[in-house]
Amino acid sequence: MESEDDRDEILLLLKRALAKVKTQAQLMITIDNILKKLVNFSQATLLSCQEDEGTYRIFFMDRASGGSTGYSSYNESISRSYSFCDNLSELVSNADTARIYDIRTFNLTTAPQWVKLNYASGARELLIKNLPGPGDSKHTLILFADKLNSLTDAHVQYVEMIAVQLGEAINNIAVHEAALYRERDKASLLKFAIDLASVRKKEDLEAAIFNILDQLMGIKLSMIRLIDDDRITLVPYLYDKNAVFKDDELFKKLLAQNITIDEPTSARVLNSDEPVVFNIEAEQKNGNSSPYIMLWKKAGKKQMYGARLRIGNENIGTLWLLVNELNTELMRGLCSQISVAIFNIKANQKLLVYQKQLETENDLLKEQINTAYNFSEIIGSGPRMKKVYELMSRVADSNSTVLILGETGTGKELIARGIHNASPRKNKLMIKVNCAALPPNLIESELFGHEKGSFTGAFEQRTGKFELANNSTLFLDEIGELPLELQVKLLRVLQEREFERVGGKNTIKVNVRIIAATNRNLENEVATGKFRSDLYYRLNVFPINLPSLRERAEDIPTLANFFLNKYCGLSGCKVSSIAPKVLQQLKSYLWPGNVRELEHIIERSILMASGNILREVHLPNTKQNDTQAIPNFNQTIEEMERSHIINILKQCGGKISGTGGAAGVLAIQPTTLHSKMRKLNITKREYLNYTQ
Ligand SMILES: Nc1ncnc2c1ncn2[C@@H]1O[C@H](COP(=O)(O)OP(=O)(O)OP(=O)(O)O)[C@@H](O)[C@H]1O
Repeated sequence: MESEDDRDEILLLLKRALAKVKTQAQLMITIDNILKKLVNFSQATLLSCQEDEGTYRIFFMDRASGGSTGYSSYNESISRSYSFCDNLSELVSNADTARIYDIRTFNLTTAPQWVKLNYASGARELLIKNLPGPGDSKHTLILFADKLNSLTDAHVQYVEMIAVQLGEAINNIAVHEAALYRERDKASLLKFAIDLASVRKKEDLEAAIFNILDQLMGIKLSMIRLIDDDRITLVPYLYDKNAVFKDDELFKKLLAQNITIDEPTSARVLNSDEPVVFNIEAEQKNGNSSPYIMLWKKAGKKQMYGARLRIGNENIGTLWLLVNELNTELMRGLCSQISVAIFNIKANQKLLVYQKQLETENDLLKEQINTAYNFSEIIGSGPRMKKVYELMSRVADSNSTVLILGETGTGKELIARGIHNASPRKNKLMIKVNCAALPPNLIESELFGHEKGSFTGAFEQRTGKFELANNSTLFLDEIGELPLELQVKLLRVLQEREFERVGGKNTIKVNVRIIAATNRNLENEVATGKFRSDLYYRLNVFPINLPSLRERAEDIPTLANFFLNKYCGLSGCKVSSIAPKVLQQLKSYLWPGNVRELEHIIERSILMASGNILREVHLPNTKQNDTQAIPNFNQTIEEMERSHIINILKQCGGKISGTGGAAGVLAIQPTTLHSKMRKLNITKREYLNYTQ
């Protein structure tokens, strides 16, 4: 070493350089480049000691000086936390004044890994000095030399002379790093906010959490739970699918469980204005036996952060993060952004449901507009229809369930719409379900709706007709076709006015007026076990029997003229009246298809007509006295079976067996047919007469 002046100059240079240090790397370079000119060491190590915890970390180990940095275990040995072993704690506690030691002061077999590495790379002597500085953590400088007696009292003095500046440099590094972290957190939070602003779906939120929180900020989401509509249950919403404990049985169990807002650990978070830090060991010591504490312990974490998610003044859920250290301010920022994102996702989901509902209502409205003529007029002024009108006006104002009975085409839907339009619910759309038009497995979802994923093909949530008909009327057409298993569910809605969507847990309450219709004889259906008697009684509160057209033949001319005007108006034809002979013909026809059939026949006949009087109608080629084709509600099952067999026998020209025989058509054995004919007393005259 040169002259004293030189040394003073180096010391001054060193102090100035240390005053400018902002990073660990700069500190290492300064020590390596300048301190080495004063002290004869080969490698510098700086320990960061947490005395109260009895642990320390390696703040840095001078890579520039080579030595142990070449060893493969170097990285591992400097990144972990160590407990003080006997010798080192003694050395550190005596190092407020710089001291020199032989490296063998350490018991090298039990010494920490990094000391062993230094020994292996040639270190034989060390100088140790605790650096002054603020805060709980203390820093200790250790300079290693390759030969014994290389370090001298002069070196001890130099180290003493720069200890304060070294301590300040370390403090400056900490301040600088904290500022950098703050900047980084701010930038990440901003990026997170930008990403979250466009979040519309849960998957987007999941991606933003993964990309920013996890990748950029090193914060692992453990779980987000949301408070359910019942305001009590905390339902799992999002969790880290790659979490260390993802396969843990306890985690799977917890995931499957809905807990309530009173669960103590969650309640603490929900009731706290500030994010809550759970020190796992302390929690256990204090007797917190929550399964979550056990899970976090299993995950090897010392701390867990919980914070409530909130919109305005309302708690909406809890957020749980696994992170080594987290600034509360940052956590608050994350929580409010995640809360807003969840609010947006939910609002978006609601919008989609409303949109779907509007689309459905729009379709129904269009359908209603297309048949708008139905509402304006119900034709028929005979006594049978007058009775119907009287019943309609009696029941319209109430909320009573109405059961409309009548053959096909008698106008059951028209009457249902008439009741709805005369009721206080008329400003809302009447919703119709045709129970015969859908396969049994879809009717349930049609009536009650379903949750997304509740069955194969349920790609999105669907609102059922019961919900759509809330505060309106639900017209259940062809109720007699409803499968038995759904009859039970319908009964429950009729009794309790509440139901659940398919695959859903929430009970939905509705205010729906029911009008049901059927062309079946429900009493017979009940007797044969095809229709539940309890449902029948629920529906049969206010029955309206619609007369068949043949029972009100007096209305046929008015109806015929009504349809003539309607279709002539539509097609622009010139026919303006119907010949009396035709009206007579129409009156004596039996109309198995009732008004619908009459409507179709008039429509067809107008197209074929010439001149302005309708002189001919094309009625189906059946004999007018053939009553077999018309269902008769007063028939017993036996009578119906008898008429059916006679009809088939007529169609088969009386042939019983062989090709084209009645037994083949009825899919029974000829012997069975013979015995049935005997039992039902069917004579040849009845079916052979017809064909002659
Ligand atoms: N009294 C009536 N006045 C005018 N049109 C009628 C009348 N009754 C029925 N119609 C017409 O007949 C057609 C069939 O009526 P609707 O669909 O209401 O019968 P329905 O009894 O419900 O039939 P289904 O049992 O086959 O469902 C419709 O076009 C309807 O407008």
